Amino acid sequence: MKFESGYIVETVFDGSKLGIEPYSVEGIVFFLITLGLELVPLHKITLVTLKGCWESMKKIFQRTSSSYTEPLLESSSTYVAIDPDEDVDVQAERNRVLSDSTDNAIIYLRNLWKVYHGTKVAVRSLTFSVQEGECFGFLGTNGAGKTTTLSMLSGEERPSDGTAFIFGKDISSNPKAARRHIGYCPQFDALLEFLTVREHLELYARIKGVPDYKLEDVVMEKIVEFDLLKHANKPSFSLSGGNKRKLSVAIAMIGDPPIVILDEPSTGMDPIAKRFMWEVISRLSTRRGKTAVILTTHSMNEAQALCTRIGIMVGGQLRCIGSPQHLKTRFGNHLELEVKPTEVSSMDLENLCRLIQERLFDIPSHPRSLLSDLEVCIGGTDSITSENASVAEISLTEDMIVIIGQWLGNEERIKILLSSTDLSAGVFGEQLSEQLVRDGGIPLPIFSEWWLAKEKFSTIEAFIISSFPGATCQGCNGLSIKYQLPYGNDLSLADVFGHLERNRDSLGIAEYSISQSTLESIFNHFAANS
Ligand SMILES: Nc1ncnc2c1ncn2[C@@H]1O[C@H](COP(=O)(O)OP(=O)(O)OP(=O)(O)O)[C@@H](O)[C@H]1O
Repeated sequence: MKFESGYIVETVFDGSKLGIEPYSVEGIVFFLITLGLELVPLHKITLVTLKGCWESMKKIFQRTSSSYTEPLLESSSTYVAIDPDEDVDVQAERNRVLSDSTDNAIIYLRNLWKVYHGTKVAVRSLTFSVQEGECFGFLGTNGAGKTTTLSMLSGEERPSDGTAFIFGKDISSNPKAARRHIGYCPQFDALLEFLTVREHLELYARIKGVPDYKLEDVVMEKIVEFDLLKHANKPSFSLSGGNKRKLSVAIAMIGDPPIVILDEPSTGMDPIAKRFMWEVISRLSTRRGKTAVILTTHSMNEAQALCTRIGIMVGGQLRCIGSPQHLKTRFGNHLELEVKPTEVSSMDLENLCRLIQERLFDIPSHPRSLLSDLEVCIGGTDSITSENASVAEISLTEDMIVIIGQWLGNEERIKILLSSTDLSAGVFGEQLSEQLVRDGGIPLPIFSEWWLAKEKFSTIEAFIISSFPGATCQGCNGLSIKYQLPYGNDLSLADVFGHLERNRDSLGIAEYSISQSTLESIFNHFAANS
């Protein structure tokens, strides 16, 4: 390289003597500097960051020079024995996988661990297998370790201990061979913003080795399959969140890999797009019957609709495993009962409004504050009598509502309405208390309708609690109320149906449904006990 400043200075480096073109050396040096600046902005370069870079480079060199099969434990004391209280199904799956008696399985995870920074255990001795044609629902609470596990399977992360096999190829010792069989849709769309939908699919089809003569057909097939024809030539930054997700799943499926890993594929999709995506996934696993799908989702409906087997992770550990029906039968120790009472009749409503109105106008017996409230509500009490005040015009303040509660013999119900923290207040109750705070009053007919509806719910509740000991209220939406009933030897489904049918008319029940525990309540059970 020559350097001139008035004089011609000697050549500092003459690479041509070594057979290296000077410009190529310059190119490499500037490329490395650019890369470094891209990764670490100038203002962040300090002695500490330079030391960090050096340490990382040393680690990379050490890793590449050592065999992949070497144990990767930073400290073997981190990897303690598995949980002695492990669930029996999880244990049976572990024994089956470790004893190599897993027929047709194309993915095996064996004692897979991931520990970040030597202390943060993200995945703990995970062992399970997935078969051909199976859609495995990999569920779990936030931070349970699902994404970390999938990242290890797809080769993005290295296991800290244990390993997984994909078509017999070890992901630790032979990551490339293992990865060849996988289509992976990550949790966050990894799209290039200025490439179009079509260009993305072409790019990934080429990366996956689709031959040139098939390229166009393969790309078009995915565009049509995912209903992306209208958006085929749009750059990815201009796509909606749902369409970006569709493109990410389409990329994972391009080239028809035998294993498809989908990390929350339907996040951000509207219900129609979601159904559409379910169809595609279901066709892939159950109908084509050859592809193994691992699916993570926070939607229990999605898991119920698509998965043939489900594993629930909590705190890096698998807490249960089995078909949705098996999990419901094993962990669903209750029935879900939803009851909808008949509507409040207009005659009952009219009668109650009139009763309250008459008592309100029985002025001499009211305390002073209530009188002034009434004046505010209906514009002065002197000229208005109970006969000429319109029911709809009367707006009840908080104090009036408290007194009406006393008249009607249920102060507790009013307390719940005013605090609106109780589940049994329901959505309607919450709306009323919001209206009270916002407008300073509730119209008499609305209050009366709420009161009568609550009467109906109370009658039903008293009946349920006395008929099914241990029943618990799960919430009320104003139209219906849900209960969990303990389910066991002394209470069968037939008993519950029989009892409700016999008392249905006298209780004023319009509709009711009884079902086994939902997947959601089972998931909540594991999440709550984490
Ligand atoms: N690079 C990292 N460094 C340190 N800790 C990490 C790293 N990545 C993940 N973790 C931690 O590992 C645990 C598992 O995270 P992971 O993302 O796998 O959970 P998840 O089950 O996929 O959660 P979510 O449902 O929220 O996506 C979390 O406690 C997380 O904070």
